Amino acid sequence: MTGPRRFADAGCGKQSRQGTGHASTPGIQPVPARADRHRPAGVRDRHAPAAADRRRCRCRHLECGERRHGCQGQRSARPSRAGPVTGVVSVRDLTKRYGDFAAVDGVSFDIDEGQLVAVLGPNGAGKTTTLEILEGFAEPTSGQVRVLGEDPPRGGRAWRAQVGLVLQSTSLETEPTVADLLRVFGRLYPNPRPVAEVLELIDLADDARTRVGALSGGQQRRVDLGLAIIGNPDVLFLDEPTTGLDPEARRRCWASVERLNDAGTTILLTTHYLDEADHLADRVMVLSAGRLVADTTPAAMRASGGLSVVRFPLPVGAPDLPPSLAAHVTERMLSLHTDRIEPVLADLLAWADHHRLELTTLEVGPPSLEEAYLSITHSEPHDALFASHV
Ligand SMILES: Nc1ncnc2c1ncn2[C@@H]1O[C@H](COP(=O)(O)OP(=O)(O)OP(=O)(O)O)[C@@H](O)[C@H]1O
Repeated sequence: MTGPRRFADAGCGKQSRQGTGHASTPGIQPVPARADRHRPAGVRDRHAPAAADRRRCRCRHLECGERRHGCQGQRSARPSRAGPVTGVVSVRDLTKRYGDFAAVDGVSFDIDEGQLVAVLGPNGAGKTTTLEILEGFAEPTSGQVRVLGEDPPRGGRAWRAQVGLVLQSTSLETEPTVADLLRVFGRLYPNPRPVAEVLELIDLADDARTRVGALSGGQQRRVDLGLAIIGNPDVLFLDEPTTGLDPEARRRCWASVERLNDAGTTILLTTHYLDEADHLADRVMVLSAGRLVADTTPAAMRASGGLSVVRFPLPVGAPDLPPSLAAHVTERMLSLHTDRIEPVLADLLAWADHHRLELTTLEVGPPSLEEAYLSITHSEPHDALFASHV
């Protein structure tokens, strides 16, 4: 890994875009119902009763003892917050300029407790800049930002302990074992999670005694996550947490993120992986050229514009399609988006009937999240994609 070395200062002040930061805890409110998700086969159903029950446990291990909700009983007292918190994150008309250039341009949104929000957007869209402002590492040019009710640059040590960060790039200490590194960082927080619990959450219990430097890149990324959550934060900001990881490592990282969200942690992550947003998030926000151009659920984003997608791999030796369809064939794959599915299917069925072919491999459905994303980022803001979340 490249970038500055991670240093053990939980209450540390500002750091660079490639520095580090982690955090700790308080009480949690009811978690909003999850939006529907599209989940690949074999992936854990997060709507399963056990997880839902666990999320309903409001005490987060104080003294309720409702073990059926997954509560382990008394564990840690939380520092009290100053005043009521209306949203974990509240952003109003945020603008960040570098000279004449607006890296973030009039962005507004709120994030409620327990949500898992993915921020998408092309390179240079303003994702990291927005995150840096939320983390208190950069000042807005104008607009208002509150995280857990605080103005981030002015958030004190207690506030910083409630906000966990995984930055885009960090460099870990390589000599200590995983457990020792977590233990050292845990001492910096008022209410740390037990190291064993963190090791379970990041799926590294079997490597507790392994030197950090001997871990794979994917495992080290999970150590990053472990350091971000050892302080038991309420809110977690993850900047491209799985970039560069192989599919298996990404899945393990996702599972850790899901476990944390199931335990009540509010999570905002940036990613370039559409499947990551689709798999993990209740809600997706799309930034493009500094502007928020969509704020919705993955399902609503896929369904945006009412488009349908038709995909049909042409069998070897298949006769020519009618011209209306042939124009949409690339490398023997008929693939087209349409808001009028009936005439397309009529043409295709007539063609298949005429040539006595079967359409067993025909797929018709909504566009993938990636297709919807590309259509959004190549066009003007979609008003229809703003009101539909939560
Ligand atoms: N310190 C800075 N000075 C000048 N311009 C900056 C600075 N930091 C960021 N920018 C510019 O602001 C824009 C947004 O950058 P940002 O890093 O937020 O984008 P991003 O969406 O996170 O991109 P990526 O996906 O590549 O990480 C970019 O054009 C970038 O060059």
